[in-house]
Amino acid sequence: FTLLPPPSPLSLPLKSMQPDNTDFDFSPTSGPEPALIINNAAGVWVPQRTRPRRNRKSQAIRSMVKENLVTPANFIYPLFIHEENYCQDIESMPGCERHSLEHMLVEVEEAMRYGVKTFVLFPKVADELKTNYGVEAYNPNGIVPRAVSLIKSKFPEATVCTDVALDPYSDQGHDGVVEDGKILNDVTINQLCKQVICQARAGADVVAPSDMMDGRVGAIRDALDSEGFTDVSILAYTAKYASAYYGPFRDALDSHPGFGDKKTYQQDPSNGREALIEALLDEAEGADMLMVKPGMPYLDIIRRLKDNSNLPIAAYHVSGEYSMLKAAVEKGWLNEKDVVLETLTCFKRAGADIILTYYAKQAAKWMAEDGLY
Ligand SMILES: NCc1[nH]cc(CCC(=O)O)c1CC(=O)O
Ligand SMILES: [Mg+2]
Repeated sequence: FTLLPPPSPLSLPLKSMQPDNTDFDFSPTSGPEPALIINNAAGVWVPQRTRPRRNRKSQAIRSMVKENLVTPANFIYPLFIHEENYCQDIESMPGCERHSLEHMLVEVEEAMRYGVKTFVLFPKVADELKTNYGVEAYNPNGIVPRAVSLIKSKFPEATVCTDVALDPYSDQGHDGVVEDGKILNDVTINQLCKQVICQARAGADVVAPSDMMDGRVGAIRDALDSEGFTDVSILAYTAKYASAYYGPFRDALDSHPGFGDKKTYQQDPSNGREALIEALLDEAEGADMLMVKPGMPYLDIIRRLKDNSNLPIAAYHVSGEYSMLKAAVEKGWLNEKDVVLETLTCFKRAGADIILTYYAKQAAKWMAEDGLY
């Protein structure tokens, strides 16, 4: 290369960048590029062939080279429902509420307008309906079957997912049937299969077992198939951790464990490889999609599942993660829109195809306003 004429004197901050030091290599690691400093008419020039900043120099180029783009089609929007005819704030989840069935339809319609087409329902069940066997979970006139058929009849193009687990219906506050302080695996599966058939009959498109009993995916697949529901999908909570981030959700459903914790069925947050065992099993048992939960602190698990399965991977951005962001936003410490859109994009980058988030409607609205997709 040819150098331009001699330098005009510039006041340079570093001694190593003074004109008499033009061949001084100040890079402690001596990378592949020469760190020769040339101070000429064009100013200071550090010769180097590769400048990653060129691919960031304009919005058009940044958009062109973007590796991951989240769209509202990736979202699943969770909705809390209850039997009351009013909506009720959830104190630990500002901006979320328990919807009346009537208002649930308004919320669905609004979200669909912004491109969110998939919903998952979580019922707050009255105490007097809660039992150890969670029999209300398969009451065909229960709140979930009614909610499912309401949504499907008003919005046939919406995808409705149902949560499969006994905890909203359990007087023990556990995801399974309790005996002598233990959560019974196979007895619980029997109950879950009844719950799933009830949800499928109401019109559920996707059932999402969140209970973490061993073998429930295969049993649920068989139960669905034997009843003719071969088209109902299973979104398995494959790697669901025993997490403190579920606190606000349990407030929302009034479903805190009545005793102990959920560590005998949900995974230990210390463990990563165990998630791969769970993934292999769920895949072999007929799961259509695999979910990791929680999301933000478990991005490594999302990536490991993505690299080890060809099924779509979902991330659950759980209640505690939502509430943390909300709290910081309310204090004025974080910019809500920026931090939320960044967070959701990071799920995609980590390997999530699907993102279950309480921010789904709001994020889709921001994306639409900004023409982000
Ligand atoms: N089957 C229970 C269930 N399904 C979804 C969540 C948590 C979701 C959230 O925190 O947003 C939980 C809580 C739990 O396992 O105790
Ligand atoms: Mg499992």
